[in-house]
Amino acid sequence: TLVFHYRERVGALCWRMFHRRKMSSFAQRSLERRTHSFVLTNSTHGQPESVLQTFDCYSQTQPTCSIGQEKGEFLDSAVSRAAPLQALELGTHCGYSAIRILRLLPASGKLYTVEQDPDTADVGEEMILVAGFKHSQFQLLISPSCTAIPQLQSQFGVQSLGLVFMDHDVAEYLPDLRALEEGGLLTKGCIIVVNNTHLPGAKEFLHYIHNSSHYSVCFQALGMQEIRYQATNTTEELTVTLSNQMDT
Ligand SMILES: C[S@@+](CC[C@H](N)C(=O)[O-])C[C@H]1O[C@@H](n2cnc3c(N)ncnc32)[C@H](O)[C@@H]1O
Repeated sequence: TLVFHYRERVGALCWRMFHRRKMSSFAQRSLERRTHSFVLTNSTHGQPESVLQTFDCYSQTQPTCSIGQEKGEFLDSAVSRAAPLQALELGTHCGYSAIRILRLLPASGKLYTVEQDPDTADVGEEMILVAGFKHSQFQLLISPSCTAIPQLQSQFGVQSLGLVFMDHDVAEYLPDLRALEEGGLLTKGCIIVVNNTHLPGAKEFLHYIHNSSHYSVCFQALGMQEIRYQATNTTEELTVTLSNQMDT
């Protein structure tokens, strides 16, 4: 009887845990679907500003994961300064920040945006298309960032990034930055915008940035930081230094 009771209790516990996890992922999914249908119904399609305003209007009364208008303006100024031909976003979600970035890219610019959840990625992609952007202007990669970063080079031929926006899992910020460095994807002057740097999980990332001569923090506000990559000792710089030394 004791074994039977034990089994029953363990079984019930497992079922409760499974059910709770299923319900929370269902709630999250329906949150994205609700955002999707509100924006789809209330925005003027093909107009990025209208789509962004509709997102902002929705987030005044409903919970969303988008960075929103205030942080969005912080991101805007970084994108305008960087004017990147190739930009990377980690954490697409419903496409809000991707739309913000896309509307400020140079005419031949391209955004690579990464989302690990396939359902969320579907919503994000549709929102970006609704805002009027074409697949020639953006590439959505549906995979975890650690898989997507190596694919940028191997599958999409990306050589260098002018802008990186990190708004995914803070625990992945540092490993992903190291992967971008190791892949040689950060160009000198590349701007890295990072959200949620006030969270405890971002501590190691910030420690790395502050202790590396390759990075300088240009601006910080609202739990965001704009960081500039200033690689030193590249072959190009060494050549310039050596030729200067030979001249003197
Ligand atoms: C805060 S939301 C991004 C919001 C979006 N940048 C915006 O402002 O519209 C974070 C998103 O990152 C995704 N995510 C979390 N960790 C990830 C990872 N390691 N790789 C790819 N996507 C990830 C989540 O599924 C979620 O959709």
